[in-house]
Amino acid sequence: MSGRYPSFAIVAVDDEPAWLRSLSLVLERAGIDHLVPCQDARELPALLAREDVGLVLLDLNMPHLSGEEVLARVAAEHPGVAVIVVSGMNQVETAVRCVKLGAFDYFVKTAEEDRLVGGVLRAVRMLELERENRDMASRVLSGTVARPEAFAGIVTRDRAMLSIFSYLEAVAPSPQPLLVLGESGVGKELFARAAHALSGRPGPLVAVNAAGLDEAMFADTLFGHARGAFTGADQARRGMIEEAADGTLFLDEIGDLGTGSQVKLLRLLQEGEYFPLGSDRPRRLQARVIVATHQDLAARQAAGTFRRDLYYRLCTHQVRIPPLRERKGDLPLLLDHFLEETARELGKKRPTAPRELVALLGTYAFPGNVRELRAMVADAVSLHREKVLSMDAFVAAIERGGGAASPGAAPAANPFAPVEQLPTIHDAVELLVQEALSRAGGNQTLAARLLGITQSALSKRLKAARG
Ligand SMILES: Nc1ncnc2c1ncn2[C@@H]1O[C@H](COP(=O)(O)OP(=O)(O)OP(=O)(O)O)[C@@H](O)[C@H]1O
Repeated sequence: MSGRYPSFAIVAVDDEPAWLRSLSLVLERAGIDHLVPCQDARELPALLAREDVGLVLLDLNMPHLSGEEVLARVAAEHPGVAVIVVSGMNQVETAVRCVKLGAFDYFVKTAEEDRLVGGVLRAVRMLELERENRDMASRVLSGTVARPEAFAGIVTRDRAMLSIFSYLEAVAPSPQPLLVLGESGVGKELFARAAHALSGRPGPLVAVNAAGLDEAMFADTLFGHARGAFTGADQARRGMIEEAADGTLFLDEIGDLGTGSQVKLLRLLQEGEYFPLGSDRPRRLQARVIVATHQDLAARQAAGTFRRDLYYRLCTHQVRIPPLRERKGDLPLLLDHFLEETARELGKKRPTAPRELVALLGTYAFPGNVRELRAMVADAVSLHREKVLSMDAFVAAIERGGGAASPGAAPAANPFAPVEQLPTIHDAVELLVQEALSRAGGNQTLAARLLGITQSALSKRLKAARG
């Protein structure tokens, strides 16, 4: 990746070199440095054929060719290229005619620069979204991930997770922030690292946990300070933003930011600039920002505890990592992965998991998600002596986890539908209990969980059946 923004070229067609130079400077200040000047409109067709152009900024009064002619031709021959007319003429009829010919927007040269920059940024954003959509649709349709190695650390075969891989690949090169949502322990940091790896940015990923940072610490951590900025600041300190130059700044637990820090972050994202404490020389934000939170940001902004403008700034690209209880199909893979990993770390032989262990885990809601599963496995493997792993550590951990049992999902189809002669209720219950006990390998705690009843209820039932 060249690192220029946007990833596509913006061609500015104007016969006045001074105007082209000043436009280039104004846009550069707004972070746009992929501008191709074109002083002769007759060269535009060749440029459009040669380069990946997304946007044309077009003057109307030029020698050789009229701007309106050029506009009509670009609209007809390159429907994917947006055209913004930047003209010296402040005439409503001309503007209306241009929009009818297919112009995306119309600006008067002498009017405020900010409006033109805003219009260009809007068009860039729209074009980026169009490209992302196209890219994503083709990836999802082909069901492929072009660079699976970026996701090597994420163990899953879940469809929702795999479609997040496709989405992340599509948005990874974007300079806009990425918001990663999901409960604690679902693997948000792993996704942030994958997005960084896919971004092609040569710099590092620098992670900052925002939880517990008050406003002053937040500013000092991110922006750094100049020597003598405050009592005790006898050395200048580089902020994490600078450490992450040309790479990614990963801000975790963003939902915990106080209002003052929220304002600071918003300003940083809006202006792309910041001041180290005690310094009056602005620095440019040269890192891509990825933020994560386990909190429901949409609800928090609706409740007024998270700034709405910051929320909208952050949520252009967002992913929600599903909790483990919504992807129980991943349990066998993750169990295998963590057994292998922990055994290696402890220098032990990898234990065999009892067959009914996955069924037991499937009855649990995992409020701590993958992190909780990982800890359970680590505990069980460190206690483990025999060849087959004992279920006791898991049963105890699940009980400690608040018995957040979630009985197995109801069968999709009625299992009695194909049966001609129905069993009596008594026989059906008896059969169900026997089946649960057999699936649980005789473990009553697990069998009770599979049946959605307490262990004492199951034990009473078994005693009654025997007596
Ligand atoms: N799909 C997965 N495959 C392998 N390991 C995983 C997976 N998901 C999570 N983990 C592991 O689980 C632990 C928790 O993951 P991570 O720190 O990324 O979660 P998080 O969502 O960022 O949590 P928090 O909100 O508490 O910061 C890490 O050790 C991580 O390596």
